Amino acid sequence: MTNPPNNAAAGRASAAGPVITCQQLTKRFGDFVAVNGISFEVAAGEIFGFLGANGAGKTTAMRMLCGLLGPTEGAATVAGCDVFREPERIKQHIGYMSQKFSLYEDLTVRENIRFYGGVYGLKTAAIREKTTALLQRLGLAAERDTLVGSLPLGWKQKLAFSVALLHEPAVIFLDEPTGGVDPITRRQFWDLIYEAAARGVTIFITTHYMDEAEYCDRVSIMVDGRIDALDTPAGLKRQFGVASMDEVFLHLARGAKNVE
Ligand SMILES: Nc1ncnc2c1ncn2[C@@H]1O[C@H](COP(=O)(O)OP(=O)(O)OP(=O)(O)O)[C@@H](O)[C@H]1O
Repeated sequence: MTNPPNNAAAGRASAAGPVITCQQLTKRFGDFVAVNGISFEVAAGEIFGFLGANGAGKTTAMRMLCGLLGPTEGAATVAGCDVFREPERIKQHIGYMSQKFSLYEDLTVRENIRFYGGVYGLKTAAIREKTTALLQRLGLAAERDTLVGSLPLGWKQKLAFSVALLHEPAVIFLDEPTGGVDPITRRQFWDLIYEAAARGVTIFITTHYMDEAEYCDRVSIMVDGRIDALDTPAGLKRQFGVASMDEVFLHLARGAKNVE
């Protein structure tokens, strides 16, 4: 597997324009400010890491960008859709996968793909074609009639990721997608991420694994609702004068107040 050069996303940005834009996006719950005026842009095909300690505000920000939670203030667009005015339209252009991914354990691999193809409104012929291609790409053809519940976790994660891309969304939001698997299995999952990014899919990923942070084109780090740092992994390490993303993260998270 080859890691794309960090300037690859910048090149794609100028060609296609940003796929996610966010200006002073804010979410308050009563008096508590969970997301406090965050601003950034993400390019088409960029792999954007969204890091922060527990309680920093990542999930809240991601829910706003997915059109699931109304922002309090600021502005944001995802795939050209306004998060305030067009939250329903956003859902047609995004994929979403979380640690508690949505595959049905008591359906087979093939049935899950067919089910989600139907949910996304794909035609029967397209579902059939995509199922064959997907099973082949994942090396799961022999397991097509196996219940998802009996697959190893790493396979479930790869399948959930591929299913979330069935409708060819512009952006995929990944909320800690690789929890609970070893670094080698995580690395295999990242092969799929790179393939999707190379096809132009924008990847927005939260993770607590610093090896994954290193794989991103750029990484933002949230502290108490704010984005305190945003750069390439190499740029962040340079900025903080440290050798690893672990140290960058610890440096920033140490000062946090809202750690859960
Ligand atoms: N509906 C809500 N009402 C009140 N407070 C909330 C609500 N949702 C989230 N919060 C608070 O907002 C803050 C940010 O939470 P959020 O879940 O976005 O953090 P996070 O960075 O995603 O953390 P984790 O890594 O644990 O998922 C937390 O203090 C949380 O308790």
